[in-house]
Amino acid sequence: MKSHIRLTPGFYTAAMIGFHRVTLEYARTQTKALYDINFEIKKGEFCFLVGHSGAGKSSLLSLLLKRLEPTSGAIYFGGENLRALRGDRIALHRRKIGVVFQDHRLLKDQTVEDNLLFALRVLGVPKAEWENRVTRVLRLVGLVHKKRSFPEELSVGESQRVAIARAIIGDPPVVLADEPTGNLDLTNAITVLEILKSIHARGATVIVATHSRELVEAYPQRVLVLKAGQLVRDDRSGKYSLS
Ligand SMILES: Nc1ncnc2c1ncn2[C@@H]1O[C@H](COP(=O)(O)OP(=O)(O)OP(=O)(O)O)[C@@H](O)[C@H]1O
Repeated sequence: MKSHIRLTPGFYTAAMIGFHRVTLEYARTQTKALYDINFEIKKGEFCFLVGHSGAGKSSLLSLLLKRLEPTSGAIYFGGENLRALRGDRIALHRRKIGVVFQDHRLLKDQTVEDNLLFALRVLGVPKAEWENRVTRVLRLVGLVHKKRSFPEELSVGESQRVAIARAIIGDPPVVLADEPTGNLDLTNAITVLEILKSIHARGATVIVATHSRELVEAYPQRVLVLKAGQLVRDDRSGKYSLS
């Protein structure tokens, strides 16, 4: 008998994320940013996304967050086609993803603790859990003692660690980091990497877009290489190479 069940890519492989023939063209400028991108990332995988400036890394992450729609192709997240998500379901989707940017984007007029509480409020986490969650994430990034500091009283590295704490305070199954160490020296970059490693060790799926060879070499994991909008390598030996 013919089956009418249509399985999504990744159904059998426990893929958390799937790109299937994805292309992206920015309509206004007619810039083709991504061409025929295909890959899957399994639940709990750690993956670097590398490529020259303009290769399409940030565009790919924006597609995953459904800030952009692909021009063609399909993006799957936890087995769901993102194209089908509407209204509240888009917000729910975004709550499953913790995002860390190059610039920490903390609220300047609020303390570290208030920045974290703001995130918990937005996520709708019950108040009874707030204190525990704040302490837990600040411990993870080693900044419990900076709870009452304002962002301008922190070093760049510390600010980035608070941004990571904020990204994971809702226990998202997926963490995306776009150039998380771009503004940091190597020592601070490695500290940030160690935090991302511990988030990975706790079971999260982590994608890190980076230009940093040092970062990739310090934690040899799967490396996806974008070149002028094309996925030219999918290296599971953790080698950094841009071609
Ligand atoms: N909003 C936009 N409108 C039009 N074109 C865009 C837009 N954002 C990015 N692009 C173009 O899309 C291509 C991919 O850009 P993207 O920012 O994804 O690259 P990237 O790999 O993240 O680069 P970088 O490492 O410099 O951040 C580039 O040609 C860029 O100029």
